[in-house]
Amino acid sequence: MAENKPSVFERIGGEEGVERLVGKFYDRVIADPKLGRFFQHVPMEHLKTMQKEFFSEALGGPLFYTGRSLRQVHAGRGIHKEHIQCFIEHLLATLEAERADLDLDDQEVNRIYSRIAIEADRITDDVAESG
Ligand code: HEM
Repeated sequence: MAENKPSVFERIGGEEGVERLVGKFYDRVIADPKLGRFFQHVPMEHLKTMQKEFFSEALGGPLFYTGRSLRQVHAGRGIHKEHIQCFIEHLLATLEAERADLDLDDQEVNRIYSRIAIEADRITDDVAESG
């Protein structure tokens, strides 16, 4: 019998586990003086639900992202590369802090990180002309 390792989504604790991870991530983002202001008038429950779907998809499902186009959502907010970099550093810090508890290996951390980081060009106003 082949060993059946539970999926990353399952090991993280399913939907609730992803929710916890996203919550911890946004606690860091909002506490950062460079980023907090972007989220001041945002309905955070909705954002966290959307991010839960987005992260779940990054983990290979079974939840999938049903939100708006990332380019549309972020356009015109004055988000620049420095903000993206900072946001992604918080993502890495969250994954590093939680990885032991969540039993994530290097490859799994990289997979989540890459899936989020690959969207960077769609989010910054700096490269709006590049498609
Ligand atoms: C590569 C990194 C990022 C990814 C993958 C990402 C992803 C998302 C997703 C999935 C949503 C929810 C969309 C929806 O409601 O349909 C969202 C909303 C939002 N994001 Fe990002 N984001 C990123 C970086 C950033 C950065 C750097 C900022 C600001 C500094 C930012 C600010 C916001 C704000 C303010 C909203 C809420 C929009 C609203 O509901 O009014 N995001 N993002």
